[in-house]
Amino acid sequence: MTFAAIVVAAGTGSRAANPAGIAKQWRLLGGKPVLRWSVEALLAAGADDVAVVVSEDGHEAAAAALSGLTGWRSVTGGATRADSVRAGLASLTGPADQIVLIHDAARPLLGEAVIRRLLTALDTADGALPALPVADTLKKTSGDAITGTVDRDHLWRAQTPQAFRRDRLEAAWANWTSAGSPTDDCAVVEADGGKVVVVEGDARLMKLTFPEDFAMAEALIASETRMQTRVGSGFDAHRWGPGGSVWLCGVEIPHDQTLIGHSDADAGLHALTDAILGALCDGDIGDHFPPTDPKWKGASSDRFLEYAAEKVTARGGRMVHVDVTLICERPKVKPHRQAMRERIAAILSLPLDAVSVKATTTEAMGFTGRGEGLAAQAVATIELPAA
Ligand SMILES: Nc1ccn([C@@H]2O[C@H](COP(=O)(O)OP(=O)(O)OP(=O)(O)O)[C@@H](O)[C@H]2O)c(=O)n1
Ligand SMILES: C[C@](O)(CO)[C@H](O)COP(=O)(O)O
Repeated sequence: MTFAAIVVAAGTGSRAANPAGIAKQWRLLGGKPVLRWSVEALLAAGADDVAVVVSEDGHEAAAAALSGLTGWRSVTGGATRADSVRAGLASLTGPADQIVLIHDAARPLLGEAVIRRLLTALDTADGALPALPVADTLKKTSGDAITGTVDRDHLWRAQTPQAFRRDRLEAAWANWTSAGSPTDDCAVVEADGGKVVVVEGDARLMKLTFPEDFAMAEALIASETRMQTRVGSGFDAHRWGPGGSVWLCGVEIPHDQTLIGHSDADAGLHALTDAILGALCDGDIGDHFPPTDPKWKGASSDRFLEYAAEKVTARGGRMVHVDVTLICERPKVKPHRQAMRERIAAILSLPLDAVSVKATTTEAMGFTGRGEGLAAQAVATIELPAA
């Protein structure tokens, strides 16, 4: 059965405020923008028209979040959730009695079973919503004093999507006289005397409202995603030349020579970047940052490492552990080891005890022993969703 869908994503996400100031619908969850989760689910379940309602300046962000998907379009929303829903509703062009599912972008973990239950419920009802029973005892208060206990029988926690035939919902909106804005869509049909029913909801359909909700949703996804552990290795070497300091593992160390290279020649971070790319089976540092490209001349190697780590996140994975070995006679690495570990931990958002930096000499043998150059090797362990 086909249906249209309205996904409201025009909010500012003020309660979920995050340090980067990105509204919650654009943030990554399990490596994918929050909005994309439910749009993909609706399209996979048979939606033939998905109106994604965004703020005036949100159209580009929607296009980026939904790149590669077809069957959706963006619509400008309004000041309240209800205004945004109405903008989406007004944009629908299917038959008057088409089925429409209205969904919060902020509820990314939408499963097909809920959609099927809603579509079935519409055979005998004017509206349907997924809901979960209330599990906690409910108290009324005045200040911090309890003034009563609410009977929780027959109380439900309403989720989305909420399903209607379009003409029935439009008729209900035409009769809506209340001054306030309804907090959900079924309320409008209820107020119009329509028969609205609950179907079994889904705990995974939690709404991302507060900052801590993201960690819960990530944990839910992780618990359901079979992960595979991958290990990648990397190696790099640079020649010594005239200079007064050297960059190693993201730390500038005073030295009587420097390493020669197109970028800052930080062999430690280059080996580590290659180790991560190796774990991803995604080529090597030269493929992503060609030494022939003037853009990378003198570049800080922090940028290369950040890029590799972002690739892990973008594939729904996570960094687990890294181990770098620097091979040189001089400079002495030990006095700088802690600063190096801290710098790498900061770049990769890893705890310090998941970052190792070691050093060795080659006992005066070979090119490192003769002081011609410095070499570095690294191992990176990551987790990626299993195919
Ligand atoms: N003017 C608005 C307000 C909200 N929404 C959408 O309605 C859904 C549920 O609202 P809520 O969780 O309250 O989102 P925000 O309004 O963004 O959050 P907050 O209230 O914390 O600012 C979200 O997907 C949100 O983007 C919308 O489309 N238009
Ligand atoms: C529509 C809704 O998600 C149903 O629970 C909820 O009412 C939205 O409320 P909000 O205050 O806009 O987050």
